[in-house]
Formats: sequence, structure tokens, C-alpha cells
Amino acid sequence: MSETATPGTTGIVVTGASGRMGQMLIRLISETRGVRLAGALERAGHDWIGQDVGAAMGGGDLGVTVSDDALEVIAHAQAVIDFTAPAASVEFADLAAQARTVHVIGTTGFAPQDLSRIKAAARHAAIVRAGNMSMGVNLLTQLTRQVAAALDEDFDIEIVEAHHNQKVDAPSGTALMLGEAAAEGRGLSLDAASDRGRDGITGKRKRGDIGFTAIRGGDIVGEHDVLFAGAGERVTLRHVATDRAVFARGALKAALWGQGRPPGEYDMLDVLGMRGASA
Ligand SMILES: NC(=O)C1=CN([C@@H]2O[C@H](COP(=O)(O)OP(=O)(O)OC[C@H]3O[C@@H](n4cnc5c(N)ncnc54)[C@H](OP(=O)(O)O)[C@@H]3O)[C@@H](O)[C@H]2O)C=CC1
Ligand SMILES: O=C(O)C1=N[C@H](C(=O)O)C[C@H](O)C1
Repeated sequence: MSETATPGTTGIVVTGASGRMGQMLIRLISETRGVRLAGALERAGHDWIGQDVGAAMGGGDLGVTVSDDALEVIAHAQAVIDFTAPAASVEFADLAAQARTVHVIGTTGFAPQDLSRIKAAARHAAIVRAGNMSMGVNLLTQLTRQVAAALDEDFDIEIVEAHHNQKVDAPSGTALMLGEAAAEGRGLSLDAASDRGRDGITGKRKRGDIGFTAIRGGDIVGEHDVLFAGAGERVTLRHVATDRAVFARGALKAALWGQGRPPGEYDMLDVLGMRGASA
């Protein structure tokens, strides 16, 4: 990482620089005034290490060399934007906490023990984590909470998500956010109510369950339906992402919003000012 700090700009490190979201974020940061790319991280042994990240992406030089030295790179930045994998994100959370750097986590698929580590890291630095950084999905969570509260258990709730064939976790982070919102609206615990992965002789649907279905295929960016199915009528709330830029823009907004915030765990409802707002 050879980049020199420019006064008055927010220096942002992108982890998983070669990934779908990593590259989208690097392009967005390099085109946005008031922010600068302060580092691009990849895992040790990756082909891109030592190359200029712009050139590695197939464009012009951006003046930032891809590094595997996360400690050094994060220590010289004001924010880390991280769309990688759970094992990597918990390590980055520890390093960002040590450096008191804002950590924006878009990674999904965390196990409960990962979330405990992130919670511990948030005692030292601001962490913004959301399974979906888009404005539309965060609005959809509010709508889901409201509709779930308005329609009683005569309406079965089913969450259907569709993603590209490279996605490794299911249900998606967004589907889980929507499930949490529906459960909150109904005054339930999602752990107790969720029905994931029906197969074979499943028996009848249990009243009050929140069902999840995952579709994987082609290059689908991300689609989510929340279905409220009653007798003789259905209500469907739907979000379709057609461009990953919606996630990148949300993550960059979160990185800037986090500057100067006290340590703690935040989400996109905080960033977008939607916390507690009834949709
Ligand atoms: N919250 C949101 O709005 C969104 C969340 N996501 C989530 O972001 C994550 C990444 O998605 P996407 O960009 O499509 O995935 P990609 O597979 O395209 O990119 C992941 C990147 O992370 C790197 N990585 C993975 N594991 C490690 C590790 N242990 N150490 C260091 N680097 C690692 C990968 O490197 P390598 O190739 O070497 O493995 C790769 O560069 C997923 O969890 C996805 O669900 C995605 C879009 C929006
Ligand atoms: O892996 C993806 O691509 C996406 N992951 C997030 C999720 O798990 O919900 C957000 C978005 O849908 C794209």
C-alpha cells in the first residue's frame, strides 16, 4: 500500500478487493469526491497481491497496491468496508477495533459465535453491519414489520429469495433480516418460528411459522419476496436488485456516517435514519 493521505478526505480500505462487491466498491470510491481508497486487501497468496488494484481490475492504475497486511493497512484508514466471508470478517473486526476504525460489514452467513466476536469488537469501534445495504430493502424490512403486525396468523408468512449461482450461504442475509422483522411484527422469536428447508413428508404447515425458500441460478443479483398468504387472498412485498451498486452506495454512506460515532453496533436503519420510523 503506497498511497499517501490527502487531507480532508476519508480514507477507506476495501477487503476482498477482487470480489464482486470489492471491485464495485473500489470503482465507486475512486469516482466519489471526499473519499479516497486507502487500501485494498486480499488474502495471502492471492494473484493480485503486489499489483496496483486498478490495473488488476483491468483498468488504469489507482495508486493503491493490493496487500495482505491487514493490520498495517487498516491502521492508516478511517473506515474498512468488508464484503468477504464470516471467517475473514471476524478477523477484520478485531483489527478495526484495535485501530479504532469504523468497520462496515456487508458479509452474510455468520454463525452465532461470529456475532459474539463482532459484538465484542464493537466495544472499541463503531461497526455497521447489515445483510443488505440498499435503501429499498431497509424500507422493505419496515414494511414487513408493519404488515406482519397488521395481519394475524391466519396469514402465513413465507420469505422467498433468489440469488446467483455463486452464493454460498442460505437463507440470504436479507431473507433473515426480513424474517426478523416479520417475527418482531408478530411478537415472536424468529429462532422459534422459522421453518427452513422443507423436504419429503414434512407434515402440514405449522400455524405461525415463518418459512424460507432459496432459489440459486445464473447471475441473479438479489430478489426477495415476503408473502402473506391468507384464505382467498395474498399480499406480497417484493424487492429486486438489478445492480450491486445499490449495496456499494449504502456501504459507502455507512462508512461516512460512522465517522466520529461512539463504539457500538449499528445497522442501516441507523445510517438511513429509519430506526423506529413506521413505514
Ligand atoms: N450486505 C449486503 O448488502 C451485501 C452482502 N453481500 C455479501 O458479501 C459477501 C461477499 O459477496 P461477493 O462480493 O458476491 O463475494 P465474492 O466471492 O465475489 O467475493 C468475496 C471476496 O472475499 C474474499 N475472501 C473470502 N474469504 C476470505 C478470507 N478468509 N480472507 C480474506 N479474504 C477472503 C474472496 O477472496 P478469494 O477469492 O481469495 O476467496 C473475495 O475476494 C457475501 O457474504 C455476500 O452475501 C453481497 C452483496 C450485498
Ligand atoms: O451474496 C449476494 O450476492 C448478496 N447477499 C446479500 C444477502 O445475503 O442477502 C445481499 C444481496 O441480496 C446480495
